[in-house]
Amino acid sequence: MGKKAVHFGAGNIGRGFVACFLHESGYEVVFADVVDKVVDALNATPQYKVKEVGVDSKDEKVITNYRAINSKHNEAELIDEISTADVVTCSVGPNILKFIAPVIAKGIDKRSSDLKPLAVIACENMIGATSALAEHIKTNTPAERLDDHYERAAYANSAIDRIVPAQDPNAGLDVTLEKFYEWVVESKPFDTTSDIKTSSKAERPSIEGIKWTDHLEPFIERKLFTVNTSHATAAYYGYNRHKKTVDDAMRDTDIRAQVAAAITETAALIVAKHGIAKEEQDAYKQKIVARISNPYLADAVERVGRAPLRKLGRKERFIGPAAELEERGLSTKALLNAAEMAFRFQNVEGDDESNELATIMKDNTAEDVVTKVTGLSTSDKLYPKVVDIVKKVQADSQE
Ligand SMILES: NC(=O)c1ccc[n+]([C@@H]2O[C@H](COP(=O)([O-])OP(=O)(O)OC[C@H]3O[C@@H](n4cnc5c(N)ncnc54)[C@H](O)[C@@H]3O)[C@@H](O)[C@H]2O)c1
Ligand SMILES: O=P(O)(O)OC[C@@H](O)[C@@H](O)[C@H](O)[C@H](O)CO
Repeated sequence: MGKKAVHFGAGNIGRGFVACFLHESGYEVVFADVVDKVVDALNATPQYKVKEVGVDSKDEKVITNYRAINSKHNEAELIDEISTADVVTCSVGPNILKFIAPVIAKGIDKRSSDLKPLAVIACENMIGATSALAEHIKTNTPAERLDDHYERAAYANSAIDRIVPAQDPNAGLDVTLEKFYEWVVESKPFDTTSDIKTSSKAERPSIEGIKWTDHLEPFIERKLFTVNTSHATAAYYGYNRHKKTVDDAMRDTDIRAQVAAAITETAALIVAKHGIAKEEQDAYKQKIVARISNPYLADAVERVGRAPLRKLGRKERFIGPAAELEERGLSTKALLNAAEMAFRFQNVEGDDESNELATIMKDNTAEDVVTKVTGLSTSDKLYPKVVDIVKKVQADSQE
């Protein structure tokens, strides 16, 4: 039998990156999504294109050998697919992991003991996304089936990096994205000699393009605190200064300088914490600045700034590095300025969290806003500085 992967979330990164790599590695891909329009289009269209637009070159790939299931309406069918799949991946957004967990739990529980454990890899911008998904899956698994659950599933965290902008509504299933990519996955969950409880049948899924590591933290923190910090800084400044796209924002010399300052601060943490050489981090920073300035992507500031409550979270791209830098006595000024821009991303059309942020800002004291939104507590050195920012934004909204 051929190899099969079930991928949750047939959106930008799902169709454009994860499914593309699975397809090129010989997997049949079964998409699971909740939007009928996408599910129906995938089932009615035997192929779609992935169009790479680099700063200096273009390329095109054709994706075939897939099907799609609406996970809201066809749970039984999806459970069967998961019970016989080799891999489950997802790119649904961090807040959706809890909703996809029950069906995955049932699919895993139904697997035959002859099969290798299902490889589960969440592809989200979140530290420990697969571990979070695994917790939700285990909560949805009968208690008496937990002891040997590791015989049926192996969970590997990952860091996934490729800019896939919002797509032209007339593009159908085709996806335009940048040429650069990086997909780093933990190897220990598939290594029978590692310190993780692993089935003797466990094997790394053979997916071309994955970089395997036994120590993911430096990769995910470097990615989130450089790519996503710079991207979000450009987007939030851009939004507040009426720029349409991130590349447009990056052509503004002041915004460009703010982005450079923010990732100079995070670089200090990455170098100190992960022992990455300063020269290597400098080269990485330069590459990221070029990537987010790519004019062919036309990445809307609203997409990159989406979900400000998530992005202002404790482990996220601004507060995460700033809290650690502050504890180390290092500069956090540019990160806090960028966070201020994020607090100003309110009532943006189509973005529920931006409406919720506006309400929270209106109905609470600055201290309560900081606790609710960022998860910082009064014992964090960064806390009073974020309170000052929130007070400033609140005062401006009352004028
Ligand atoms: N776009 C990028 O550049 C990029 C790059 C790296 C990582 N990511 C991460 O990938 C994830 C998805 O981002 P995206 O840009 O592809 O978003 P997207 O909105 O294009 O895709 C998300 C998809 O998930 C589907 N979905 C929502 N709820 C679902 C559910 N309960 N079950 C199944 N499907 C469901 C949506 O219908 C949509 O098709 C996010 O965590 C994001 O941070 C995105
Ligand atoms: O996906 P988010 O909302 O966490 O962040 C928006 C963008 O910064 C993000 O999607 C990037 O394009 C991506 O992380 C690049 O690898």
